[in-house]
Amino acid sequence: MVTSSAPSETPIIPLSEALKQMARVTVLGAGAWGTALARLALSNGNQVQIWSRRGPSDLKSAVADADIVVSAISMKGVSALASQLQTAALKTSTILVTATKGLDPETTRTPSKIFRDTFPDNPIVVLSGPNLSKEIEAQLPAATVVASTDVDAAARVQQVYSSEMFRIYTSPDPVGAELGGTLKNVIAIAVGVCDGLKLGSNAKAALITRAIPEMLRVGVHMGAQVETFYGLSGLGDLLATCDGTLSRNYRVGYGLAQGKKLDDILAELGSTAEGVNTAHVLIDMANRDGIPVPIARQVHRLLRGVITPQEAVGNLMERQLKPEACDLRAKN
Ligand SMILES: NC(=O)c1ccc[n+]([C@@H]2O[C@H](COP(=O)([O-])OP(=O)(O)OC[C@H]3O[C@@H](n4cnc5c(N)ncnc54)[C@H](OP(=O)(O)O)[C@@H]3O)[C@@H](O)[C@H]2O)c1
Ligand SMILES: O=P(O)(O)OC[C@H](O)CO
Repeated sequence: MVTSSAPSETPIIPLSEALKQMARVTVLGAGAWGTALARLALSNGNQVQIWSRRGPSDLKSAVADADIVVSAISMKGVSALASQLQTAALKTSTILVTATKGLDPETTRTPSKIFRDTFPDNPIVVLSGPNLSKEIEAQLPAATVVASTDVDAAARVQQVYSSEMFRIYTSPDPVGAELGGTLKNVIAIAVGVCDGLKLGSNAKAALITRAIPEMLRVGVHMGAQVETFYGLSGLGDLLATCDGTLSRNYRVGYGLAQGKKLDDILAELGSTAEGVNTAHVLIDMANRDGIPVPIARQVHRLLRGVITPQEAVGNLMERQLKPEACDLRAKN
């Protein structure tokens, strides 16, 4: 059954009623996630088309009649895509959903900020959560978050995408939702290294747990709400992505621990591992604004080939001793 958002006083919408509210959805990007998001919308009875820069349809006609446009391309293309969409004269009623997990290398903006700056009058919604596309494509149950300052837009996307296999929660914190999904990619690289070096369950638990205050510090700095990081788009995605080989970011770290070269690992993956770019952008921001990000800093140095995986572990273990309490304004 497809239901509306959660409060107990909110009535459940019967499936027959929900079917009357189907949407015209255009998904931008025909990669792993774009394809999965197109299938999910299609299987709910929506009218769906998928646009890719390599495909036959032009962007303007692909988005012309859309109620909802879902951007699911790699971070490196988001800024240019936003400009292209601007010339495509998107209707102001069209809801723009971003499902990309990354930071813009030029401006450090999140995708939702890029779309917000380019389309000030359109509703912008972030879709983010523990959503490994291979499991979604295998129709295994999953949950996610649609976050927006526009409550109605989030509820509309929730209604369009919710199914027996894809449970969707709304949130009022788009920046927090997308930062959870973005920052965990860097941590997944670190956890891949940890497993690749066979450092054990204690080390992995310590790494994932210590990642949380690090993600919180960046999130608070960028205007996110703390509690969002303890939900599906934060802790949930961190756990899913650090769990093993379905994550491409984890596989980057695992490969580095085996002594493989970064370029070779990325070539072998053949698809996007956003944590690599995110680590660079994050460290630029952390250096500029004085944000302590010890785990990301070691990942960044490892990706640049400045240190070995073993040195990264040593550098984290031998840091100055301190209390555990998470101070969001900590200096180290
Ligand atoms: N896969 C997942 O499990 C998953 C789940 C949640 C979120 N995400 C996020 O979704 C985003 C896409 O991931 P993915 O797994 O779909 O990656 P992918 O399989 O590597 O596909 C990337 C897509 O982005 C497109 N693209 C890349 N650069 C572009 C540009 N400059 N202009 C237009 N399109 C461009 C690619 O087009 P071409 O094919 O033409 O290169 C392709 O359609 C990432 O931010 C990822 O973190 C992924
Ligand atoms: O394969 P990854 O590491 O890009 O992770 C995919 C999704 O972000 C998991 O939610």
